[in-house]
Amino acid sequence: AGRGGSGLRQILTDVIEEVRRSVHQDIDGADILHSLLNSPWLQSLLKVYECLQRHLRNSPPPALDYASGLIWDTCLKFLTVVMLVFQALLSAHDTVAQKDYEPVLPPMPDDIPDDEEATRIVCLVKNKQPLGATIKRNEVTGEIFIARVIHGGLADRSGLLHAGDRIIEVNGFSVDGMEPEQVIQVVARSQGTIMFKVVPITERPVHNQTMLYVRAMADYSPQQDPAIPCADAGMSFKKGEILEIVDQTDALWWQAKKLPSNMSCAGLIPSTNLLKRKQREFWWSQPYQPHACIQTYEEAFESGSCKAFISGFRRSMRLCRRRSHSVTQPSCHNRCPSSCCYSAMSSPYEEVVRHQRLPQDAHRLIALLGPSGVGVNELRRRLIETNPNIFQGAIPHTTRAPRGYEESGREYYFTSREIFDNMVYNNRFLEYGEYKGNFYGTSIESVKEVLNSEKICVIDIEPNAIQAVRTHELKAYIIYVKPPTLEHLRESRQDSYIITNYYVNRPFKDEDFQEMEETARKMEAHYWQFFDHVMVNDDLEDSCAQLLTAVRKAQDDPQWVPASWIRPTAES
Ligand SMILES: Nc1ncnc2c1ncn2[C@@H]1O[C@H](COP(=O)(O)OP(=O)(O)OP(=O)(O)O)[C@@H](O)[C@H]1O
Repeated sequence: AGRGGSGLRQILTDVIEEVRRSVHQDIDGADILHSLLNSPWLQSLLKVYECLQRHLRNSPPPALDYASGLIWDTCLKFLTVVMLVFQALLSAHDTVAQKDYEPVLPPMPDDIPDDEEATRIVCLVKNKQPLGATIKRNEVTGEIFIARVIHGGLADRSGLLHAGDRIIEVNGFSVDGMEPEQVIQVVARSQGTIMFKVVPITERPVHNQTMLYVRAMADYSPQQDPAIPCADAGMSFKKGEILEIVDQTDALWWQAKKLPSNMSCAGLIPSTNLLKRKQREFWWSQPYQPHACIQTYEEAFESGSCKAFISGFRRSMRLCRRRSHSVTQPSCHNRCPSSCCYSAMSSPYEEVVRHQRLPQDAHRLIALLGPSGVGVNELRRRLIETNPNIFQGAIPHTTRAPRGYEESGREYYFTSREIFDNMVYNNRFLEYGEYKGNFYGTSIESVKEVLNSEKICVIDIEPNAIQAVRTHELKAYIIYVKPPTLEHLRESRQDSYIITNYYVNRPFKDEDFQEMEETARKMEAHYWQFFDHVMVNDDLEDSCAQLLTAVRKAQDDPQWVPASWIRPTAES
């Protein structure tokens, strides 16, 4: 030890070396001794010893001169705290053990019947909001129940009232013998807080709601529906609006929110089956009317010439389309009240999904639609002319003989009548028609040809081709071109000419504008739900810019599309 820590460690190292050699010579017990001397704890002890040796030499001053007293003080304080906590714990135990509760409750009455139901008092702060629940009466027992709780409404947010709870009292008044309307009046009259005494439903059904988005294909107004359980809880909607169905528990009345929405509370809407039933009833209740859609296209047209060379703009083709036939839509019926035949026959809701086109996917077909003369072709031509490498029309088929300068596959695909008929028979045309004894048509293949060449196909269609272009393979984005007001039409079309059946175009007349407005009104009434975008063609330059933006958005932005396009089914 006199040689200091480092001397000692040197000795230990020498000894270990010596013992290691003994291990190699297989001397009995040497390996045990070697591992003992080599052990980490012995090394650590030596290090401690070295430190102590150094401090002995440097003799550092103590940190405190009263360390033992300090620890005593600290211990006392710590013990006091522990004792207090422990005392409180024991006191709580004694209170429970001696059943020494406060306040003392009155004794339980002896005469409680065994089948007494558990009731719940629910107190809601109303603050002028509706309750967010509908009420019904059991026709046999006369008892009043919560029929449904509206998603996001007051009752739903409280989490205290549920469909199936039996109401006994409202604000201290028994509801015994009351009609649901009377109960609703009591609820409606309460301004600040409202108190319910209810017998809660014993087993609440578990519903795994799946999120469902639909496009409304019909208009609905709860205020005009006498069958709705509570008109104030209903939600109106218009054709084309996107609805999020949040609850389909009830077979007749669903709960939904309109999108885009910041509505916290859902509203009642008729289920698919119920709305279909209503539409059918309405349809049959209407007096006979000749078919409005057909009337629109049977009207006479006048003359004009066509300067365009780009495919799909030829005058004969355009004129024949005014008498076009649809091949994919079921033929129209003889009765067509103002709610178009489509909505009377088909589902009132179309399931939709939010879809983003991927860069490698084919472009969506752009289909322009509008009343004759509104400027659909002018806009289409101008769009294609902005960049023919990106935008292209579809080449129509015709049975007419080619003229000297015409080439098949440029102005038209020239085909025989037999082939044309065959294509009609096989539903290969989006639309077709006859003009001066010749047939003209736009085939699905000619549209696909453009789409497959990675271009954006831009066509104009008549309303009866809507169903044919709304398919999984074409994914049409339908742009409705709406005329501006009569006054704006007169102003903007001062120097424009209308295309007519005659070879001379003529300036627009006031009757043309009125006819355009009338046709627009009918188109909107029947087909609004199919329009992905609506634009008013007032100033031509503005409209061209609007169209370009809409077409870009159609290709690049997420859109609501029919779910069947993304999850193709047999019918798509
Ligand atoms: N915004 C506008 N302002 C002024 N003139 C316009 C405007 N839009 C279109 N026009 C003109 O109106 C006339 C009719 O337009 P266009 O031929 O495009 O009608 P359309 O909707 O295709 O109808 P149709 O299919 O019956 O021919 C054309 O002379 C066109 O130049």
